Amino acid sequence: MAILLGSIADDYTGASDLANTLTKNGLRTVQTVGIPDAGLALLEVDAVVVSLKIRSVAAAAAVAAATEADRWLRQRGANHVLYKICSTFDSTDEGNIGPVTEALANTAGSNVVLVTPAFPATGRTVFQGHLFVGGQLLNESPLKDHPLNPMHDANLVRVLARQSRRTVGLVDLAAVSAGQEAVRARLDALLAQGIGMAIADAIFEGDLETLGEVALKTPVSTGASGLGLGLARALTRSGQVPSRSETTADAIRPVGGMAAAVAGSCSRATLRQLDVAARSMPVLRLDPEKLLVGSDEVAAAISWAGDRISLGPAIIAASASPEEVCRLQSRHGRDASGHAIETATSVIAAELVTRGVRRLVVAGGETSGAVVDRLAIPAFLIGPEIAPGVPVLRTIGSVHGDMLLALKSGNFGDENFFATAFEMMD
Ligand SMILES: Nc1ncnc2c1ncn2[C@@H]1O[C@H](COP(=O)(O)OP(=O)(O)OP(=O)(O)O)[C@@H](O)[C@H]1O
Ligand SMILES: O=C(O)[C@@H](O)C(=O)CO
Repeated sequence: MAILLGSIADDYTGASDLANTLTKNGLRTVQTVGIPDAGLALLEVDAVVVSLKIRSVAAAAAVAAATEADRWLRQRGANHVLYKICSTFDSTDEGNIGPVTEALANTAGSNVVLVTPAFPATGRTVFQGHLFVGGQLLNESPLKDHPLNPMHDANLVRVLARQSRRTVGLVDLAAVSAGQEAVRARLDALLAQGIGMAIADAIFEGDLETLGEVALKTPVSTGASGLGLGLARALTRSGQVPSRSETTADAIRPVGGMAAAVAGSCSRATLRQLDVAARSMPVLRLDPEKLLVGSDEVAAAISWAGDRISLGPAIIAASASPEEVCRLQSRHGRDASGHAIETATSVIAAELVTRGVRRLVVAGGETSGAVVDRLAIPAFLIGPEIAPGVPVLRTIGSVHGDMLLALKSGNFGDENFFATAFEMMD
């Protein structure tokens, strides 16, 4: 059966966020980790989200991986491919949102590509091309302190232009709220001015429904889960999606085993969630400095967990405050610190799985990528939502047997996230 909607996600938490949105809006969806091997038995689905770990790699590597995934999706029938980026537009002046979007657009022969990170369910809105996180402009939000890509400019037309060859324009809220024809007219006008990508304003889900209708008739778009919602609803309205009786609850039959979490996200939301979790379950704070200089800290963490996970869920976290992250990065460099900590958290997670953990929560996109890759999980089925943008995932084709995972985007979830996640995965 042909895929109705293809998507390439630039990180694994973002992929599960999008897969969750598509599922909730009527598309049977599978999340694959990279391009799956030909031998992997995938279910009959309407949408496939290919998870890549390309948000913070060199632009050329991101373009190559995304182009290959795009080819795979289109060969399986996808006429539209959504490049799923972060709702906080995580990127740098080198990329990778601009370079990947341009490469996908050039391959598909696309004119002006619609780009919007708006995701109202998590408070991300775009007005006059400026991104708001809740009530704050992006550059005044906690994203200004992100360990890998601190965001210092809320004007996305400017941000995207700095990392792109195509000229960037704006589809403003006046056009979006006037409906599909007004958006198309605006895109035609931009094309006539030689513009090749357009940031689209969107505040409410209705705006994203309009943008989804317009985007679906083009070969490629770039956005967060909000645009996914618009595309899914447009597809459902078009009558192409077969009706099915199964529900997301079918994806989370109990798997047994023990439960644990690892956290590498340093977002304000994750730091608060860890503080709250520490009141009701064991939480180990790793010493990042020790992680960078040797492996003793990893062994100590595994032994700490060994004594506790048979009694109930436990959490191991590298997460630290912006000041501590800054200190570590100034001593060891940004990339070296990030990679070493990702490696350490993934080794710890894999060891916990070897010891019988089958329900695993991971906080942070890069961290989730490192953990899922080390566990060599090929794909996920999407279960019920723990918090907006975070579903329970059930592994498909894993060598560890059936497992339930939750890959939490750094900024997502309320303060009780960990307790809620473990309860839903029980
Ligand atoms: N104490 C620390 N000091 C410096 N860097 C850290 C520390 N703890 C974790 N890191 C690194 O910070 C980065 C956090 O990125 P990650 O994508 O996992 O979380 P996030 O950005 O909050 O999540 P998302 O991308 O889903 O929003 C990782 O590279 C991780 O290894
Ligand atoms: O869009 C978001 O904010 C998330 O899905 C994400 O990509 C964080 O890594």
